[in-house]
Amino acid sequence: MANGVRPPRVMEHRFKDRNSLAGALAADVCDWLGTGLSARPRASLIVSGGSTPLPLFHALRDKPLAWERIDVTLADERWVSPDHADSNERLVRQELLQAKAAAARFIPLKTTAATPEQGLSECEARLDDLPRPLDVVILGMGGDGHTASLFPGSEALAKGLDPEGIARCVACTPGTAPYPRLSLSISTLLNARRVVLHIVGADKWAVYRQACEAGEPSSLPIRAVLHQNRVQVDVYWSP
Ligand SMILES: O=C(O)[C@H](O)[C@@H](O)[C@H](O)[C@H](O)COP(=O)(O)O
Repeated sequence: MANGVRPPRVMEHRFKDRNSLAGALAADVCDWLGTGLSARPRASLIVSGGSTPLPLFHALRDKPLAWERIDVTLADERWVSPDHADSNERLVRQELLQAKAAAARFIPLKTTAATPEQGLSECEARLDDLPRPLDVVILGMGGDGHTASLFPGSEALAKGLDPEGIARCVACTPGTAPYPRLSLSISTLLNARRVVLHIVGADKWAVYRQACEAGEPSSLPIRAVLHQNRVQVDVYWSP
């Protein structure tokens, strides 16, 4: 696949800078959640950790939505206490679930289990409460092509990338990570009405364009999101 051709279900949205992107994406997410709430009692929003989502969280948390009818959870979690500096739960509680969005119901992934493997069943039970398809899933991507915590070379990668897999979550321990992680599986993440890939910077654009080429998802796990026919993927990017 050359000359910038995209996989058939991918739409690209490019912005001049990260704040313009965040403003536009927050407005779109607000519309999508509002549409969901006009048709169903509750709506679901799945967000990712890392640094990229911060401007989006800040733009989203003041949106005039019926947040008390919105369930928020994570695409993945670092297996650390919720007050740890690297906790995604801590990030979401501090940066997104404030102002109007403070009324949302948050479903944490971290349990009291010592390891993500031991916490899998409780975590899956928590996610069972979320009606499917999910309404809005917002994914990030690392420079190695990982998304959520589906890292190249991680033990549970094949299970996590199985598009027909029954596992809703997988325990991942990427070789380089200082702590284990738990990730929603691709089959869970793609069972959604809207899937967004939110990336910023030239380096990530280059990795995304490489992943648009045919190849093994095991080497660039984001390929499992881009090369599928289940749901449209909206890529939001700025320099
Ligand atoms: O828990 C996490 O770290 C995220 O879910 C992860 O998948 C993230 O989206 C990428 O690593 C990009 O992170 P940055 O936005 O910090 O580049």
